[in-house]
Amino acid sequence: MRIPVLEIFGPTIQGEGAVIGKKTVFIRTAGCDYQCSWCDSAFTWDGTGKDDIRLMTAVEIIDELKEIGLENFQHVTISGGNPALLKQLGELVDSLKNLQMKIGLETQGTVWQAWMLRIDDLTISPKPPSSGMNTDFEKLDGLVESLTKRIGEGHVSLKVVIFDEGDLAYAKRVHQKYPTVPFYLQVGNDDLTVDDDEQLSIKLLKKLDWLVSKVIIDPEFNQVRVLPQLHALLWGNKKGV
Ligand SMILES: C[S@@+](CC[C@H](N)C(=O)[O-])C[C@H]1O[C@@H](n2cnc3c(N)ncnc32)[C@H](O)[C@@H]1O
Ligand SMILES: Nc1nc2[nH]cc(C(=O)O)c2c(=O)[nH]1
Ligand code: SF4
Ligand SMILES: [Mg+2]
Repeated sequence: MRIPVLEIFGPTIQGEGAVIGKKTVFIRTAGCDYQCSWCDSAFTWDGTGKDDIRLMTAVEIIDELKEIGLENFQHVTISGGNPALLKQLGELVDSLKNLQMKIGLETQGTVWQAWMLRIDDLTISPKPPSSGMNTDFEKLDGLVESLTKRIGEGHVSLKVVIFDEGDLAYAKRVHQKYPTVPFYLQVGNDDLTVDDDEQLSIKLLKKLDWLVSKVIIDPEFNQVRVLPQLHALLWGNKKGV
């Protein structure tokens, strides 16, 4: 089965979550089972990117990584869309492992795949109320349960994007439900079209300041980490970075 690929880009740095700052190459798949109101990658599912989708084999993807130069990176991040929709990613994961690559995955936690057990840095990002999506906690429970051993080994984290107080209350609930999973709060970017990078950075830093101020007064958040999207601070809304 081929893999619907929208972007292969990098090396860049992972701008989010548990391995923020890590040099990595991104593979972005097409298709999502959600439609978040503030999705910064809506072209993966809203039809605007459909002409750019390439149906690739794992071998073709690896060939493209070879063109980038395998000596230039040791980490690959698979994102989307929701890559967890694609059972056939197992073959790509195995090929990357054979090349000694570490592998990251970005998913919202709605779908389980057995190949997730072979991911080194797995980010589960359940969606807060501001997204307009509803979390199926039964599915999320199942996914976290299936990954229990990986959590103990430090390969799994939770990351919730925050826009408002309602999102914070949701994040608290998720954190309390899965207290052993490393937990990240991420600043939400609601200015997805602005092309003035400096203006965006200032705005996002103010939101980071607000989020930090909420976390430091709340004992329920003693164990969380608060982060911005580093790539948004550096490069704004630019695609493919
Ligand atoms: C584009 S999504 C793709 C992976 C998967 N569908 C998911 O949502 O986890 C990658 C990450 O970007 C986050 N994200 C999407 N739009 C965002 C925004 N406007 N501001 C901050 N983070 C955002 C998501 O929550 C997710 O953690
Ligand atoms: N630099 C960079 N870091 C990221 N972390 C998660 C991303 C994503 O869109 O999944 C992303 C992205 O698009 N770029
Ligand atoms: S789950 Fe991820 S890719 Fe899908 S709409 Fe939400 S943020 Fe976008
Ligand atoms: Mg992104």
